[in-house]
Amino acid sequence: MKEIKLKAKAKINLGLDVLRKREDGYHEVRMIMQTIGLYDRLVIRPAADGQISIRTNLRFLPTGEDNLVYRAAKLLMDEFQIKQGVEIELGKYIPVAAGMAGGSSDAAATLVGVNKLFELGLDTEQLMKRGVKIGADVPFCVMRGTALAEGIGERLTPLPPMPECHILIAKPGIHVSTKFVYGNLRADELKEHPDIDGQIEALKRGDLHGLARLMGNVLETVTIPEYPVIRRIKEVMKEHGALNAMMSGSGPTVFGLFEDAAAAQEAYRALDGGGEAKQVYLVS
Ligand SMILES: C[C@](O)(CO)[C@H](O)COP(=O)(O)OP(=O)(O)OC[C@H]1O[C@@H](n2ccc(N)nc2=O)[C@H](O)[C@@H]1O
Ligand SMILES: Nc1ncnc2c1ncn2[C@@H]1O[C@H](COP(=O)(O)OP(=O)(O)OP(=O)(O)O)[C@@H](O)[C@H]1O
Repeated sequence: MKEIKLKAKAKINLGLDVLRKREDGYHEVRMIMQTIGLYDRLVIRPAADGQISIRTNLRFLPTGEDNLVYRAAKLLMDEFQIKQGVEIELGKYIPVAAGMAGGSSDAAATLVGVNKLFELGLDTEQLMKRGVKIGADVPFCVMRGTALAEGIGERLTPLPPMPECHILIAKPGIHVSTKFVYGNLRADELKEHPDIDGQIEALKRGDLHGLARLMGNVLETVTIPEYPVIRRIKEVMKEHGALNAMMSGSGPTVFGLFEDAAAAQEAYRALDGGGEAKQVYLVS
């Protein structure tokens, strides 16, 4: 039987600025997005029963309409009136509700996989257009790589790849709702804005230090006061030689950039099992 296997990769935001709140409640952003080597695995097969069924290794995840994978499959199957069903195995390894676009990336992989399985003939851009109906991060998760994201995050411009480095990821044992964070942001009272244009210039020069120095995320103003553990994890990473460390997306995951592999390993050991961070990964 035909089956499609996919990797759904996580993202970090190297820079995240919010310009204003729109009338519909969404926020206009300017962000530098980066795909990282941490991923979920999906296997998609046709099913005879006409249903969309999802199985996953994480027991607490919904497997019906509340799973973004379900919504992505349904979107294409409704549009193309596919009478056959699909069976999707979701191997979840990206931390959930972490600011790493785990659900969005699963949805993006599902769009790609269903398009392939049923030979719908949609190109990347057409998949990205459909993706934004599921979530603001989904178009980037279809595109992947390094990109400037504008609009609500769906207007994407590819950027030169980030210079090779070691990325330490640490998520404290708390879940943060993206809606809560944006809902409590005072976009018009922000005192500092990250230099996104400076980061773009650093990427063009292949300048890892310059890129790291300009890292900034305005959503930290909401999430860190609520969860001070985020600041402590950032400090541990910097004490262990991170060029810089910051919260990704709406949090609570913190990432640190390291040039030196040994320093990254040491920071990993300091955080893993240290009590503050519950899930720690070292990727590139
Ligand atoms: C924080 C980031 O992950 C950074 O990449 C994204 O901006 C959020 O992307 P996402 O999780 O795919 O967002 P969605 O699922 O579309 O929206 C979740 C909630 O976040 C808020 N939201 C999201 C994106 C945006 N540009 N402005 C917003 O205000 C909205 O209240 C929305 O109800
Ligand atoms: N496939 C999925 N994987 C993870 N969570 C999912 C999925 N589908 C639906 N959800 C629900 O969405 C919520 C947020 O999940 P997700 O892990 O995508 O957040 P996130 O990493 O903060 O995303 P973002 O960075 O895009 O804001 C969870 O509480 C979960 O119940």
